Amino acid sequence: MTERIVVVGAALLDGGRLLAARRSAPPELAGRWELPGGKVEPGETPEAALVRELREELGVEAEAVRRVPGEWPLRAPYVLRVWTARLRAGSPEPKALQDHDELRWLTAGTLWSVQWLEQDVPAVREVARMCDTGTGADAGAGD
Ligand SMILES: Nc1nc2c([nH]c(=O)n2[C@H]2C[C@H](O)[C@@H](COP(=O)(O)OP(=O)(O)OP(=O)(O)O)O2)c(=O)[nH]1
Repeated sequence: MTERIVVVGAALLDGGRLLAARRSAPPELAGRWELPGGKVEPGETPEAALVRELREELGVEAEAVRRVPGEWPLRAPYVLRVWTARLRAGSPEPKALQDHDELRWLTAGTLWSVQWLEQDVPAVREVARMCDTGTGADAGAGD
């Protein structure tokens, strides 16, 4: 039986822009862009993992907003699941503290200007689709 380990990716949205992060390691992934995040630890919810990973990697206080439908295979046994997320009031701005060497806020017009990891492309496409239909993270105002 193969056990799947979930990697949570954060589609961090702010003012209609999506944060992309360029990996600095390992060598086979370095230079390619991804959604920040990481492995969900045993006993941890994906939403809690997202908050923890964004704190470690970017130094921000964030919250998961909504699951992006779908699940994308990574190198076994990992699978990628994505949540939209937003910065909490008063959070510091994201900084590339760990695992990344550059961050970029992308708009609808620049979404495909970075070289996403191939396995992230369908996930990013789904995020874009959700945002287009107004069901992305920015739709959560007032809760
Ligand atoms: N965070 C993240 N990882 C991704 C994405 N796409 C993708 O293939 N991966 C891969 C890269 C890694 O092999 C794995 C996640 O590892 P990671 O290094 O980000 O996670 P982590 O912080 O928990 O890792 P670790 O150092 O504790 O082992 O999933 C993505 O969009 N976001």
